Amino acid sequence: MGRKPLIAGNWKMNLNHLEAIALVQKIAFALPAKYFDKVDVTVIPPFTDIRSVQTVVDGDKLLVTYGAQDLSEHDSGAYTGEISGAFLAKLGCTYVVVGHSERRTMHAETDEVVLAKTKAALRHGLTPIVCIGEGLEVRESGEQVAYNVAQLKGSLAGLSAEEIGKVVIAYEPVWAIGTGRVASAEDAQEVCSAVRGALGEIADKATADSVRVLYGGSVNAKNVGDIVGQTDVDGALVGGASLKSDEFANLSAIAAGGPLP
Ligand SMILES: O=C[C@H](O)COP(=O)(O)O
Repeated sequence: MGRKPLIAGNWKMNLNHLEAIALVQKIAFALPAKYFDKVDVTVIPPFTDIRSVQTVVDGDKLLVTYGAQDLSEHDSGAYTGEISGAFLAKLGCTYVVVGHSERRTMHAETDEVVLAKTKAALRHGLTPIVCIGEGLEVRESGEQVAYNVAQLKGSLAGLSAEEIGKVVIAYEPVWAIGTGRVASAEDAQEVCSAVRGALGEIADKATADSVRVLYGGSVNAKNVGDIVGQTDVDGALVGGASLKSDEFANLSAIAAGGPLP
């Protein structure tokens, strides 16, 4: 199938622009160029860091890409505090996270909002990383597959197969985020495989086979190997461990096939 793994470091609301420059430089220094043939590595800093990250990446010709944690569903106008996908594209962003569970819960983002933001990202040539994931109650009821498939379908409703081919999906069980309680590799595979099956229904099999489906939730250098070793898991959306340069570089290397020496 030839899906290249993607390791995305979501910094959340951490690091000012000076700290961001230092972290990107350390990651790039720790991860030799040869690994980038086998893994895509991206950092997702706060909006206020993006211009600084761009300057370092461009100036030092780094192979790390970067993106944003959110965008507006609108392109411009009277939307105080919002950030347009057009601005992110102009800053050289490759990815934008859409519908992270922290935004779904703390900012009441519904599947409709996530869909509108996904469309906005695609309009501006950004790759949306569309997040889905069940809470603990759903997991304990055993309904996680149905829940995630429904959230996926709601968040991508009406998109063409061509558009679906341009997204990345991140399965992030809410109970595993920032808790140190990682899903088992089998749990990750179960939902990621169901996601791929659903993509096949709403687009087509070739598209579904090409879309990268990531796992997120307490990923670190110790557990990433098992997780990305699963057939339908094509990388990870990493929170806490992405703030540590050596750990993030090492887990990226492991996703590329083996740890750093
Ligand atoms: O976007 C990243 C996820 O929310 C995972 O965060 P975490 O690795 O700190 O659990």
